[in-house]
Amino acid sequence: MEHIEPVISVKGLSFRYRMSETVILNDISFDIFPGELVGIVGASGSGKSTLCLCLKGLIPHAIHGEMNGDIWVLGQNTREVPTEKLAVDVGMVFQDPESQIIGLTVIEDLAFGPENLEHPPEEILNRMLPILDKVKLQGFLNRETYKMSGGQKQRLAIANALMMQPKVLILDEPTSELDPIGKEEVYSTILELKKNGVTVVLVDHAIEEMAEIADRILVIEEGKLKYDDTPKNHFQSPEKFLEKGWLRIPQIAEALHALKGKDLLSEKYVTPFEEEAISTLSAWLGRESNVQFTVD
Ligand SMILES: Nc1ncnc2c1ncn2[C@@H]1O[C@H](COP(=O)(O)OP(=O)(O)OP(=O)(O)O)[C@@H](O)[C@H]1O
Repeated sequence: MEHIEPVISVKGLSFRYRMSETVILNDISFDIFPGELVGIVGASGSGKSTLCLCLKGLIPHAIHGEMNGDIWVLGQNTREVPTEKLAVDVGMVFQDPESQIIGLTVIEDLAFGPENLEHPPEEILNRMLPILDKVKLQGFLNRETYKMSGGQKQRLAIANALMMQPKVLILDEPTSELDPIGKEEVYSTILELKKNGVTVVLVDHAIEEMAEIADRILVIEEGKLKYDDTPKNHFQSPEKFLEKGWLRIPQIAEALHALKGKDLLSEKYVTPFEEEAISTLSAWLGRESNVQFTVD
């Protein structure tokens, strides 16, 4: 079988911020493979953003503390490679898009990074237009950034990261401030990136949307990696999530779980996702005659 090298390899990662007694990340290990879209969920304060800062190499270079274990990104050990060098391959969108927007207009904002690397203006513009398309901000080139909505700013922050043509994109709660439509727009942008081969790490609380597009979801609890599985496997036995107040599972999986608990569905029809789940539910509602279900 062909051996595929991971794009990101985290081995025994632990971290404590300087001036703090608390260990925030505790012996975390996982691999992410080329083109994967990996979601990360966890309660507030469980260490998700800290993990992102480690993957981006800002920890330990710009943010100090005690880091144990190692992270390799595209074969480079983050301890050894300068942040600027890693930044060429690894883009990050931080939780608060405001903090990343530096240009007065969209064009200024998007040109900033490549101009610093002395790319010619025509090349910058050629790169910018398809990216604006991708994040659905066509026609926004001269828009003043302070006049943009929360969703537009979040998509601009993604566009900004894409200007550097990263192989890996880390998104830390990119839909935190958004209404359902804004959320959907950002998620369709993320899916598009995956289709273009970008490896994506996505931290979010929007588990329902995440489950639709992620290849795997990692669950962090108090700095430990508690679960690492496909959305389908996670929600096939959702008990472990239901007992946690902080995590809502997709409604469809929750509904099926409830029906299963009441013995209204036979085991073989309980497949938690999308079409299968919807067809099982519609069968239960009597809208499809060819599927049977168990009732006492
Ligand atoms: N610079 C810092 N110095 C000391 N402690 C910090 C620092 N930054 C974060 N922490 C602490 O580390 C813990 C984990 O924070 P982190 O932001 O990584 O969690 P999170 O899972 O991303 O939370 P949220 O979902 O609320 O964004 C928190 O207790 C936080 O207070």
